[in-house]
Amino acid sequence: MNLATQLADGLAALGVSLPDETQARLLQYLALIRKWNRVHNLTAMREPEMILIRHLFDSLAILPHIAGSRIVDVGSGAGLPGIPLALVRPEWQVVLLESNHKKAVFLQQARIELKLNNVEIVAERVENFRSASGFDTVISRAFSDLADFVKLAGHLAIEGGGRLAAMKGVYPHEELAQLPPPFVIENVFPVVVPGLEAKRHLVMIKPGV
Ligand SMILES: C[S@@+](CC[C@H](N)C(=O)[O-])C[C@H]1O[C@@H](n2cnc3c(N)ncnc32)[C@H](O)[C@@H]1O
Repeated sequence: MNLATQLADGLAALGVSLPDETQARLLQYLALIRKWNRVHNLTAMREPEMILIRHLFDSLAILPHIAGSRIVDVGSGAGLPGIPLALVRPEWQVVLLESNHKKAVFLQQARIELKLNNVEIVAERVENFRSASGFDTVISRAFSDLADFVKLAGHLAIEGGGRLAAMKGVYPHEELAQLPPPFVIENVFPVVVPGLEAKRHLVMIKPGV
């Protein structure tokens, strides 16, 4: 099965309906990751099918739980989950926050090549970043444990009256128990990623202030 068919099947399994043009841009993003990976070491994944499932589908599987329209992806790396989300939700404004210079350069290039007019790249550490309006959703994947996530990025949700959303693997019992006040767990959603057996969860955190 070719990659375009695998993408279409995965999107159907996720219940996400996208124009052909957007599907083509998702594949273009995948190709960009593979091209830049040779020099920038963006991901350990090399096989296109693995990037499709473990990065693109993994990012899009959380869509039903994410409230727009102002999103910040903390420690975005190669743009995950921020770029897939921005591609399929062009009406959202997505900030990709990444402190590593090389990765931020990749993100700028991806923004230009994919014509992501709804994306802004901020090459800064999250703890130093302030935004005038704050965010509806402050999201992270493979960034830190929950306690550090709220310590470093919690202000961005407080400022915007929003939520933090942490993408996790197995149900994170210990991390949940260590969440410091004033933050409270609002929900832990199990997430099913097409083609992936491994467990995934999305932890929604509310600033209790
Ligand atoms: C393990 S990577 C995960 C990247 C991406 N979210 C993913 O799921 O593939 C964590 C990223 O967070 C970035 N990072 C670490 N500390 C940061 C900070 N304080 N502020 C912003 N980015 C940070 C790193 O440079 C790295 O790219």
